[in-house]
Parts: sequence; C-alpha cells; structure tokens
Amino acid sequence: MKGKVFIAGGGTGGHFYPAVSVAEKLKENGYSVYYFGTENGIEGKKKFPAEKVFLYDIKGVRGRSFKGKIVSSLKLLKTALSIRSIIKREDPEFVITFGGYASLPLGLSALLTGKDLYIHEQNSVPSYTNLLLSKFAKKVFITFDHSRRYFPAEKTVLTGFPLRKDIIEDKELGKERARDILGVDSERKTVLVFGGSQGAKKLTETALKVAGRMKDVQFIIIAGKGYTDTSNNENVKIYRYYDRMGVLYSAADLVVSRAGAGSVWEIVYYGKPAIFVPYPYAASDHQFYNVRWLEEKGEAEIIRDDQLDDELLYKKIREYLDKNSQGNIKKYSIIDTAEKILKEIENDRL
Ligand SMILES: CC(=O)N[C@H]1[C@@H](OP(=O)(O)OP(=O)(O)OC[C@H]2O[C@@H](n3ccc(=O)[nH]c3=O)[C@H](O)[C@@H]2O)O[C@H](CO)[C@@H](O)[C@@H]1O
Repeated sequence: MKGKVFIAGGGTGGHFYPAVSVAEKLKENGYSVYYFGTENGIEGKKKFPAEKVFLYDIKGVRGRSFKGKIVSSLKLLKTALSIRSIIKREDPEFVITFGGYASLPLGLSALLTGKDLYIHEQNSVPSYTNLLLSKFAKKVFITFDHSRRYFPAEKTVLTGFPLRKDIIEDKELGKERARDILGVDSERKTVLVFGGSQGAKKLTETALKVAGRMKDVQFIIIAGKGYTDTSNNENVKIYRYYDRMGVLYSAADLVVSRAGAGSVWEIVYYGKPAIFVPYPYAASDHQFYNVRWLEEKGEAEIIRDDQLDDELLYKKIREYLDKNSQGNIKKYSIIDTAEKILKEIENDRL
C-alpha cells in the first residue's frame, strides 16, 4: 500500500470531475485518497471516490461586496489552518489541487507545512488560485498549450484534461444503444443542449423556442436545478442533471453547449460537431478562449451570449444538421491524462 494523497477541487463540476478522475487513478495504483471540498458545491451532493471527505463552509471571494470579500477571505484562511493540522496528523505523501477557491485552503496548507504540491489548470486562462499556487507548486499540469505562458516554464507540463471513467467507458455505447437507453427515437436527428454543470437558463429557453419550430429534430436539454419545463414539446427530453453524460453525447448528432473546459474536452473526446455559447461572465472570458482555437481551425462554431437568440440558433442548427457533419475534432483529444499526471508526479518524486 502506498501512502496518502490529499486532493481538492470542487465548487462546480468543472473542478470536481477532473479531481474525481485523478483520484480514481491514484486508488487504482494503491494510494489512499483524502478529499477536501465545500459544503455548498457539487461535492455536497455527489460522492467523491475517497477514503475520507472533508467539506467546509467556504465561498469564493470574486464578485462579492467589500464586506463579503473580507468574510470569505477569513473563512478560507481559517479552513487552511484547520487543514494544516490534518496534514500534520495524517502526513500525506503529496497534495494535488484543481483550481478555484475550493482548492485554495488545501493549497495554502500544503505551503504552510512544506508538503509537495501539484496543481492542475483546466482552463485556457488560469484562475487566481492557480496563479498564486503555481509559484509554490512543484509541477503545474495544463490542459491547453496556450495557457503555458501564465506559468513558470520549467515546471509546466501539458497533460490535457482528465476525463472521468464513465465518460471514457460510455463512448463504446454508440448512437443506437444510447438512444435506446434514453427512450428517444433512433432515427431522428438529435441535438444535445446543456450549460455545463449548473445549467444555463438563457440557453435552455432559446433551445426550447427552437425545438418548438423544428419538429423533425429531437432535443435533449439539461436545464439545471430548479427548472420546470412547461413547454410540452413532444420532441424535447429535458433533465435537470444527468449523471451519465456519455450516454447523452453518444446519442447526439450535434451539441450546443457552454464552453467550460470539461464540456469542451468531453465533446472533443466524443468527436461531436459543436456550437459553443461561452458563459460571458467567466473570469477573463476564459470560456471564449477555451474554444476560440477550435473556431479558428474551422472545427466548431461560437455564438457570443449577447448574440444568442432563437433565430440565429435555429439557422446554425439547421446548417449543421443539413451538412450532416460528422465532426472532425476527435483528433485533438488528449487521452490518458490521469495516468500522465500520476507518472509525472511519481517521476518527480524519485
Ligand atoms: C460558470 C463557470 O464559471 N463555469 C466554469 C466551470 O464550469 P462547469 O462546472 O460547468 O464545468 P465544465 O463545463 O468544465 O464541466 C461540466 C461537467 O459537468 C458534467 N455534467 C454536466 C451536466 C450534467 O447534467 N451532468 C454532468 O455530468 C459534465 O460531464 C462535465 O464533466 O468550471 C470549468 C472548469 O474549470 C470552467 O471552464 C467554467 O468556466
């Protein structure tokens, strides 16, 4: 049995799932994993594959009032101090964090205790947490080659985005079987619409309007929590959240989605034609830069959020479906990322 590894990455699915993927790999390789996250994030609802899970009442600092910023910062610091005691007691071999405020306390406590810290950046433009932690980390693993310039060259390694196991495995399903699982028509053209792990109201509402006018096509829409569909469209299947995203990707001929890093790399892995509508308020517009390179290569379409309406979306979906495009983006897929990250860490520690 190898030693313990402490992992943090949560708040939203975009930080949580890559952490899940690397945790699965660590466990397969005999490590014991301890996970650190937030009470209010996705990790409060989904089980993380760890021996022990520690959840804290912490929130991000960005976008808060001055007073809110002070309160959040103090909580983050207090959490870092309590994790420091856990590190001293449990003595993990090393620490891995996956960006976002949910990773900050564990990252800081690694620094305070002198534990080896490794970080993974999912996005094209890094989060403040990773920019800070990269100064002390032993290695920085990146998803996009163009984000290299933000980090110290000598410790930065391109590994790609760690996809979770079920996403990798469900690719074997194929269109027919996936549509059968979902109980949708096996012949009809199918469009999957989703707004990342939290849903996107505007995208959902626009897609519902398009679906109302495009009866020859069926739509699978993930609307996010709290959404109630009142449209009664016969050609729409709507979910608040769907755990096996691979089934939905497999069933789709075209994906319309926000451009969170996880969504982008899963769509690339499934090689699906895609129309991206980047979330306009993402820090440093990172969702736009997550997909601009694909658009520049002519491999995907971007619609800016302020231009999104049912007229434009209708036209773009029709164009794609009429072209019968099979998508050509699979070739950009980087596989075995979790394995690469583990190998890099083990070599670094020899
Ligand atoms: C609003 C915001 O700031 N979003 C950020 C957040 O996005 P968000 O949390 O939406 O994350 P991503 O787009 O990266 O990934 C979404 C993940 O949720 C999963 N999923 C989604 C819906 C569902 O019903 N079932 C399901 O399993 C997908 O398979 C995917 O693994 O983290 C990403 C990675 O740091 C960033 O790029 C995004 O900008």
